[in-house]
Amino acid sequence: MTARLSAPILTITGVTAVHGRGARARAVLAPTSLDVRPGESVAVVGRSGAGKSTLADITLGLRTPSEGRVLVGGTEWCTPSAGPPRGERRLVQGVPQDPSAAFVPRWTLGRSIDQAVRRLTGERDVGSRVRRAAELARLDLQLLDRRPSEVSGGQAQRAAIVRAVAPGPVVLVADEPTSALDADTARAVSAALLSITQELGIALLLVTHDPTVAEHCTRTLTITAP
Ligand SMILES: Nc1ncnc2c1ncn2[C@@H]1O[C@H](COP(=O)(O)OP(=O)(O)OP(=O)(O)O)[C@@H](O)[C@H]1O
Repeated sequence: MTARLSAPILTITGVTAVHGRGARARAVLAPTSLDVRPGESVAVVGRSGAGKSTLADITLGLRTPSEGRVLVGGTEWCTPSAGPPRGERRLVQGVPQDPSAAFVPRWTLGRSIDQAVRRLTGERDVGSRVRRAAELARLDLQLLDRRPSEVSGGQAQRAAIVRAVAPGPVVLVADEPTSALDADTARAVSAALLSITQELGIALLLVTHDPTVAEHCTRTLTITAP
């Protein structure tokens, strides 16, 4: 079955966002709708301040929309009155712009990843999840014994991908994950995200300013400021 024929794994319907209240309220995300099917990657593009990160945060369940709703796997994920269902956060995972945001500076990468994956899955032994995710992200397992300051930017970003993939999400949200990397490393890291998305049959929202990265996604969603 092709991706086009299967049911959407992520559905965003009429989502908007407003910052501030009362007289200071300001629309920061125009009504946005999107269906993403298993294996599909959507490049989210648009001018600075258009609302791309706001959409990423809503999809991650970090903030609720002002209107509309988000479904994950056909089940309500967030609405103006409710965030993600308890115990389901592993279903949508993020890859941040700055990978150091994903790790405790004085811990090894492996310790941060294990702890996050245990918390999200409720499992005690997460070794096989982490090894499989490292294989998918093409991260040498030995690097997991290092601290974030002891690896390159590209290696840290691959470790952040391991952290995001190991819990078993059905949606990945990557907000400018390659903007701090040189061109070759950026290409390799975005290629890893795209191949993982296809191989696992999950959905990817990839916020990017890089037209080359956007070109390699299944499609593009252009966000325009409200
Ligand atoms: N905490 C906040 N309080 C008030 N306004 C905010 C806040 N965070 C973001 N905004 C505003 O919301 C709008 C959308 O911001 P957002 O970060 O989603 O844009 P973006 O498209 O991701 O921009 P960029 O490409 O520069 O990262 C902007 O006008 C921004 O100034």
